[in-house]
Amino acid sequence: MNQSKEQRILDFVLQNAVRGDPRSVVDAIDKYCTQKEWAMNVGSEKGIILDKTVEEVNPSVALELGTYCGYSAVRIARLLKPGARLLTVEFNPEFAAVAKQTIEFAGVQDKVKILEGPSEEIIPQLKKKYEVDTLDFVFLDHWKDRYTPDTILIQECNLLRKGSVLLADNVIIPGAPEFLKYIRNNPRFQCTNYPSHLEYMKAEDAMEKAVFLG
Ligand SMILES: O=C(NCc1cccc(CNc2ccc3[nH]ncc3c2)c1)c1cc(-c2ccc(F)cc2)cc(O)c1O
Ligand SMILES: [Mg+2]
Repeated sequence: MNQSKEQRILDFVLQNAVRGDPRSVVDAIDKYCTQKEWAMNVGSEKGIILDKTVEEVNPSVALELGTYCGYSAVRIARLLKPGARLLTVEFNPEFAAVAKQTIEFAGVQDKVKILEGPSEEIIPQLKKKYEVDTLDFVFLDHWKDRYTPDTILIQECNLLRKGSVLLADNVIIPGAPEFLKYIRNNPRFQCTNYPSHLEYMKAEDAMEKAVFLG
């Protein structure tokens, strides 16, 4: 049975990165996706925006929607303080299996929990099943038409507190126009746009940060 692209990325990491070194895992994925095959990791340019936002928030509890190969989970987890944790949701079992191995190779598995399933099922379970009080940081990088319903669901589940930060990838390409309209017109959020580029390409993309005002 021939390998998936995600399996090939993982193999490249296992052969080219250093076990226990998150930076080397991130660099190996970026190298593979630049030189060999494009893949939808947030990438190095938007990754810096992600890093800066995570460092600014310094979250105790972070949620990621859309794990994929685990690239952004490793980027986020490597910056978390001792005792802080990242919950990352992945619907595709093959992606989740690759992400698990990527996260373990990077050595950040103690900070990361992969929750397999659709966000609409998992978000309502966060408080009771995953012992979450509120989310300090949310990275949205899953199906773009889920950004708005999941942001509404997160509010309905009372998972945000004054100052909680949402960061959304791909608001230009593939685009999340409905989300931008929703979040920029919602008086309970303070929004900032961060122009950038599509991972590994020249095409323009952007990330949107939204701070919950309570
Ligand atoms: O579409 C994207 N990513 C989302 C995605 C896509 C496919 C599968 C999954 C399966 N994972 C999944 C699904 C549903 C879920 N619900 N809860 C969790 C959860 C997890 C997720 C994407 C596309 C492009 C892109 C493509 C082509 C192009 F030309 C330009 C740009 C660039 C990106 O950076 C992107 O992030
Ligand atoms: Mg993305």
